[in-house]
Amino acid sequence: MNIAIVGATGYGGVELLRLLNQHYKVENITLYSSSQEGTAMHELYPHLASFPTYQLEAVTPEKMGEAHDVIFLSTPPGVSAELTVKLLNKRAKVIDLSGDLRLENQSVYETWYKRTAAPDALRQQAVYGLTEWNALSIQSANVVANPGCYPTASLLGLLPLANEGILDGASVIIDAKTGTTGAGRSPSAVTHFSETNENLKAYGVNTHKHLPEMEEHLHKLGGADQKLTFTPHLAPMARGIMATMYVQPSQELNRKDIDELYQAAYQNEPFVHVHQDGRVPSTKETYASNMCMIGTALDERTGRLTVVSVIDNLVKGAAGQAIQNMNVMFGFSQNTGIQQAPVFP
Ligand SMILES: NC(=O)C1=CN([C@@H]2O[C@H](COP(=O)(O)OP(=O)(O)OC[C@H]3O[C@@H](n4cnc5c(N)ncnc54)[C@H](OP(=O)(O)O)[C@@H]3O)[C@@H](O)[C@H]2O)C=CC1
Ligand SMILES: CC(=O)N[C@@H](CCC(=O)OP(=O)(O)O)C(=O)O
Repeated sequence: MNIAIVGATGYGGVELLRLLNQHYKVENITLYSSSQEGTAMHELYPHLASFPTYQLEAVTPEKMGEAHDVIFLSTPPGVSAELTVKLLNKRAKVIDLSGDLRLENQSVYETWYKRTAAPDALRQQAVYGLTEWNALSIQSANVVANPGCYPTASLLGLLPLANEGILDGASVIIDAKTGTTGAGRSPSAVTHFSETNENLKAYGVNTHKHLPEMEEHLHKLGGADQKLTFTPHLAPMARGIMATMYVQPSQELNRKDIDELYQAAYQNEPFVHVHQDGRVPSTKETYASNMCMIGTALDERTGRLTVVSVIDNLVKGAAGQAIQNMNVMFGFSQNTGIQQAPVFP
């Protein structure tokens, strides 16, 4: 396969390169940059010095797409929509890692992203790439909207409950933490070492752009009509997301039913593991891998269920899930090229 990565100089792009470089179906990878044309990747990322030399090429949508099978857009919101419009109707399938194509409704997008939405027809054509819950539609998609990192962890944790009607009338709070790579490679005061190290910071409380994405796809994929409370936090670590979800159901739950429904949802999924022994996972259980690990705890005193879901934001939350979607779109087994064990410790 011939692959293009646009935005290759960013964290999502370099993670795509790491994984695609050892995907046995991939023959050729071309890297595109809007600011570093002619530069070799290892000049920007010295850890790649002993890998094949990848030279960055200029982003020229008019010349791209016919020689490629897949174009990954690892570009900021706004840029992705503009590029996708130009790449439509070419031979290549597009997998977009940004949030541009994840929301169906124009005004919802514009309210939360504070920018003009992609054309309606494009947003409606894009298939939401939460692989475990949407594989049938992904199979025949030409454009995939890869999910956000927080929505990936949260939806994988909540959808088994939604699907059984357990979220109907329930109250759901998502309390999530992320590593600093979630903010990309551009230097910023938010992720400055001095301000992140030894610090834990809540941000985007009730205003984060992933809130409408989670509500929309909890509804579309799980049938739940839920208004969520969501508080993300920046944690002093490079990779990882932990979504801790508090569910106060309107009905009484029992431990055995909860175990059975999570087991039924994920027993055939290569990238979701549910702890069955009451343990809840930590982010290191998924570090540098495409795994999502889930654990649940039922509090018999309050009737509340706590669901803890962890992923690596750059892998299952971005590049890894994008490749999992490519595998589904091309009829490869889901784990082709992305089955590495997590790095531990
Ligand atoms: N980091 C994460 O954990 C996750 C990120 N995402 C999404 O993935 C996308 C990439 O994120 P990430 O890699 O972290 O961000 P980075 O900021 O690290 O990289 C984004 C890249 O986009 C490229 N870019 C910027 N402007 C343009 C332009 N006008 N035309 C073409 N390319 C441009 C830049 O490369 P160059 O200057 O070389 O063109 C830059 O390196 C974003 O949409 C992000 O929201 C999604 C899930 C998780
Ligand atoms: C730490 C940090 O800033 N994290 C980012 C993660 C979002 C992301 O990267 O996902 P999208 O593709 O939806 O933009 C944030 O909270 O916006």
